Amino acid sequence: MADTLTKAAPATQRTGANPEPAPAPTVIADGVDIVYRVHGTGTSGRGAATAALGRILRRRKGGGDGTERGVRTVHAVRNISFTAYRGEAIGLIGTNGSGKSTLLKAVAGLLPVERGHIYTDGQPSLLGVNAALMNDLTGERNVHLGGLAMGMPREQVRERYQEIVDFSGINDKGDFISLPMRTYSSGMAARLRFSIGSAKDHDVLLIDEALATGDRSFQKRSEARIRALRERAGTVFLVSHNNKSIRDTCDRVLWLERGELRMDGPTAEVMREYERFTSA
Ligand SMILES: Nc1ncnc2c1ncn2[C@@H]1O[C@H](COP(=O)(O)OP(=O)(O)OP(=O)(O)O)[C@@H](O)[C@H]1O
Repeated sequence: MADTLTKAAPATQRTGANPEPAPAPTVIADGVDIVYRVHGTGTSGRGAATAALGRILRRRKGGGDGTERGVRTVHAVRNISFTAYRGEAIGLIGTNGSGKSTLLKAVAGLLPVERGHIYTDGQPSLLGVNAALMNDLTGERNVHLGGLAMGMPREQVRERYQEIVDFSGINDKGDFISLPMRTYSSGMAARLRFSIGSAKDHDVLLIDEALATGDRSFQKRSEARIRALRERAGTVFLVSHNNKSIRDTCDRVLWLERGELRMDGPTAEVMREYERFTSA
């Protein structure tokens, strides 16, 4: 496994001629490749336990030529480089399986890179529809635990509790916040996750499809919040298949296709090309 390098990037750059501080880079991806290894393939229909035992025995026998039978690789991201700056909202687009979520997870430090490096200034936080909250705990407990897990002081979580609940709209149709999260619809759960995740100012906020869930009015609220988060501090990355959300929220777009960066530029330009590509 290769390592994901997380280093502080220079906070500002200045040129002699221009007294204005240059925009501060927050994320630098430098020639990044990401490869998944899928174990247990080619097991000829054997059960999972038998296949796992076989893998252990093969490993004990030694690596041989270094490749393991029954392991397949998926090269999900190929040689991607970009620099993101403070104050930018960057959309990540591409057809299914093009590597958007994979790249986002690597920026968050949750996946190792095979080649290249990712440098981040500040702590990236991944706010995905699958962000881990505890299904057996009430919404209320999850607000507190989620806030603490993001590093908010206990007092701040208490102060912002009501606002988090109100923003999520969970209690709009009754007292649902005191019920376990497993009783929520997928849309309700996603709204609460977004509401918790966005209650804190993030250096680098990574949002994976959170806006695809929730109804139109919640989507509008979320978009406004993303704009506010972006103004207050860091950089926002948004993965979405909703072209309108991308247009309304982002000023720059990275378009990935088959793991490669096909285009990186102003939203209008990239979206025009992408829509031409997807409608062809
Ligand atoms: N855990 C995994 N193990 C193996 N391969 C994976 C895994 N997760 C994703 N992949 C593969 O990596 C490639 C990129 O997937 P990824 O989820 O990053 O794409 P995406 O652009 O986010 O797709 P979508 O728009 O459908 O959500 C795909 O070929 C996918 O099959």
